[in-house]
Amino acid sequence: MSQHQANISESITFYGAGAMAEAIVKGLISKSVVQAGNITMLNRSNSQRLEELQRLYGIKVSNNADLLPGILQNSPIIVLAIKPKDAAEVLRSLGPLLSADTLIVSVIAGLTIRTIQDLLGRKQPVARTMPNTSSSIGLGATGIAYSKEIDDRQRQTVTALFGAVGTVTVVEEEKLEILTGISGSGPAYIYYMMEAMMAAGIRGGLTPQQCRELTVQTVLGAARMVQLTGEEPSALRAKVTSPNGSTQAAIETLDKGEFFETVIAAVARCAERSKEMGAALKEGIS
Ligand SMILES: NC(=O)C1=CN([C@@H]2O[C@H](COP(=O)(O)OP(=O)(O)OC[C@H]3O[C@@H](n4cnc5c(N)ncnc54)[C@H](O)[C@@H]3O)[C@@H](O)[C@H]2O)C=CC1
Ligand SMILES: O=C(O)[C@@H]1CCC=N1
Repeated sequence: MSQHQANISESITFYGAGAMAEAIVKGLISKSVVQAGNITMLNRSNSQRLEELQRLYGIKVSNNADLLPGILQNSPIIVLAIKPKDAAEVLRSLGPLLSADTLIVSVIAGLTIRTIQDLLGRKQPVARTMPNTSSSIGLGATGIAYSKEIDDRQRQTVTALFGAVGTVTVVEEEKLEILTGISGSGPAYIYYMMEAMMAAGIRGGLTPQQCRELTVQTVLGAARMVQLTGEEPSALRAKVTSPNGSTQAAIETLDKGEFFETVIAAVARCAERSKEMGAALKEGIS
């Protein structure tokens, strides 16, 4: 795991201008890793969304189908940030526009390097990544697998790109699904837990503002405790849990709901669903 800070001078085109693309762009610009003028964001039709992104970040935008080929042909780095269902159409039209060394960076869940190259119709250098939305505040956790066509300079660029907005973990491609189950989708599980804690507090008579403040600080403090003390979460949990006390009673209630195994099952199902999405895209090729 590593955190890098470097400047990237090449221009980058984000194909897809949704939540994940914005999270990365926001992080890159706030850390001054890429100049706003070197970033172009594309979407299919939503001009209002593009205007908003341009206003917020000072980047270039386009949804003009006539200009698209020129933009893509001149972009040394293209980040694919569209939904899996739109990927096949986009990649088929993208293939003929690429140079041999255009770097393709995909954030699309489930879509394998092989399927990307098959859809492009060429053995392009590909970095398959799985970031998360916390990249927008520089606290992302990104998993990366590289195609064998990638050279060292391109690896460094991808590491710098995601290292600027959080940690980077390079894994074999087959591990990206389980990684998605932990860090790609993981923020949603934590938010869900926070929703439940806040709802409980409100039911118990605290104000929404108090619940929010207490819950945020508790989650932040717990994560920082694991990070800063280096202790195992189980050891830290033991320090909160007095014998026969209130925490023990709470944990026993969670265990009645099979909390631990349910989280493991959720992560496994997430990984499985990523594979299903990838398989559906692969089937669409023939
Ligand atoms: N949201 C998240 O937490 C994460 C998402 N991802 C991946 O990121 C990708 C994007 O997800 P979100 O940003 O959440 O989706 P989103 O729905 O917010 O954004 C998708 C974007 O793609 C654009 N688009 C769709 N078809 C297009 C086309 N033919 N030409 C140009 N633009 C097109 C849409 O206009 C939209 O701007 C997905 O593949 C997802 O698997 C990966 C990690 C985390
Ligand atoms: O839910 C999804 O499919 C994407 C992938 C990881 C986070 N969001």
